Amino acid sequence: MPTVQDIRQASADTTPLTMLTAYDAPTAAIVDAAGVDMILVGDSMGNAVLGYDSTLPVTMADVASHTGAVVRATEDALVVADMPFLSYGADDDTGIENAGQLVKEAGASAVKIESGPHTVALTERLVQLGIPVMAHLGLTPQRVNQVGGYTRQGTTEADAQEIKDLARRHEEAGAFSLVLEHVPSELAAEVTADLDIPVIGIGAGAETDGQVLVLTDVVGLSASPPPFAESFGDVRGEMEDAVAAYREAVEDGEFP
Ligand SMILES: Nc1nc(=O)c2c([nH]1)NC[C@@H]1CN(c3ccc(C(=O)N[C@@H](CCC(=O)O)C(=O)O)cc3)CN21
Ligand SMILES: CC(C)C(=O)C(=O)O
Ligand SMILES: [Mg+2]
Repeated sequence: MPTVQDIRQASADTTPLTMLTAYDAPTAAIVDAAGVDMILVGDSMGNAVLGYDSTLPVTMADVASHTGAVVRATEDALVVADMPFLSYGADDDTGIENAGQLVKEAGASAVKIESGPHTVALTERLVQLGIPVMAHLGLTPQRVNQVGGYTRQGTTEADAQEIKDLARRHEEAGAFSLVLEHVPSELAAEVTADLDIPVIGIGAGAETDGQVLVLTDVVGLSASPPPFAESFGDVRGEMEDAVAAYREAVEDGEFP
């Protein structure tokens, strides 16, 4: 049963940390039983299960409801709830209230926040209050309209330096770990070497302290997974076969 302090220590270990998303009880139970260290109730639920084409429409009510389902089905993994677009950042009191809802009411053990210069103080206050924070730099999908797409980040010297500075500032603010998304592996390796807290990569190469991916991408259920994702199964094919077999069995009079 890893705590945030166990995760914090793990950057010294040689075995990489594992994190996967889950959004509901049956899939959380599968991820938990497989021994994955952390479950992220990602705002990627917008794309992955709610039918939106981005994470922007995802609400606090969505994340709270799905976090409750995941927490109820999880025995061992650390459950981290992803704070949705505009639930934090405009003013810190609202961010604290919303993070509090995910921990106090939905039962998450920590929150993840898409980070920037505007989240350093919020991260520090949340940690002081007892809400562990996972920071998130590199590609931050909630800023898709500002960035102009889901392109790789940190590819210029100036952008790479900004990511390194912000990573350090969030470690100093008390974040227990950092997700680094869709950046060059050299930059991810430098940030990983620079920080004491574990860096969890997604599309960031092999030299981080751990890896995270979206569950529907990993099991082969997503319609259009990002280029850096890898599918380790064919759940879509399995479900198509099962549903077709059911329809045929009923139509042919073989079931019930
Ligand atoms: N199913 C799923 N998996 C994810 O990993 C994921 C989500 N959904 N939703 C939220 C974000 C969005 N992510 C994405 C989505 C697309 C690209 C992608 O296609 N990148 C291409 C093209 C970029 C562009 O021009 O817009 C690339 O080559 O970098 C990358 C990350 C990662 N996250
Ligand atoms: C891809 C991970 C890091 C995420 O933020 C999400 O699933 O929402
Ligand atoms: Mg997210």
